[in-house]
Amino acid sequence: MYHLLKGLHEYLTRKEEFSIIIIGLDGAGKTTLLEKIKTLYSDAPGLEPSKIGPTVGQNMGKVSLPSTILNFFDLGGQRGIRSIWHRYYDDCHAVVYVIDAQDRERLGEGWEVFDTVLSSPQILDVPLLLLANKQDTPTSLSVTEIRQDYEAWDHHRRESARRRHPEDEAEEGERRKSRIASLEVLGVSALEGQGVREAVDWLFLRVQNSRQDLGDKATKAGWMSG
Ligand SMILES: Nc1nc2c(ncn2[C@@H]2O[C@H](COP(=O)(O)OP(=O)(O)OP(=O)(O)O)[C@@H](O)[C@H]2O)c(=O)[nH]1
Ligand SMILES: [Mg+2]
Repeated sequence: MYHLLKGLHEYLTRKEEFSIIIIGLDGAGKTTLLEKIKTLYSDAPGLEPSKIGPTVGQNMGKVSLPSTILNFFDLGGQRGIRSIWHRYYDDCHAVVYVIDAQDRERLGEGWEVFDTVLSSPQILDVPLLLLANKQDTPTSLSVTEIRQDYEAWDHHRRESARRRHPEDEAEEGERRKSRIASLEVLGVSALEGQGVREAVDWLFLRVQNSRQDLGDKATKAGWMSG
């Protein structure tokens, strides 16, 4: 009887778990963000920024909310390490792409990498959040400027692609356009914590909603086939 009740209690109080990957160029501030999330959401504070070095592989952080557990995977952003990102795509429920809003010289490189993420078929339907990090610095681009910079970069990219392959233009244009139109961009300072709770709130809501969408789809599919 005890085991039955214990099992029932565990079943009723179990939390749903979601995996969220944090990617972006090296130096964008991904690990600083993960450690800040740990500090804000758990009893054990995250690492001090001065103790954080470049990530070789992955770091993990668990955020336990009242009904949900969010498992964050911060992946190394150096060129040679980016090739492991796709191994996490199949099992993730949301993607956070961090851009260094202060480093104008590397914005183009950041958008090129972002473009491959945005176009990856495995995560085409997964919520995607773009974080314009380092908002605490006086020279960082604002959220509006970051969005404009990305749109200008993307426009330029489409123009050159159209010149090279005019036949592909229509179909690819529509898919990309809707992904970009629904893209959420938030400003944060991983170092000081500004905007970090808003980002976690957004992720929490979106993973819940997309799980519901999938549930609705499954119910509909079952109903239709039944
Ligand atoms: N001013 C400021 N500096 C930041 C912020 N976030 C990160 N940094 C600094 O940016 C540098 C790189 O931060 P990391 O968190 O190691 O960057 P990363 O994206 O994890 O880099 P890789 O592990 O190499 O992929 C460090 O010197 C951080 O202190 C921020 O919000 N504001
Ligand atoms: Mg790192």
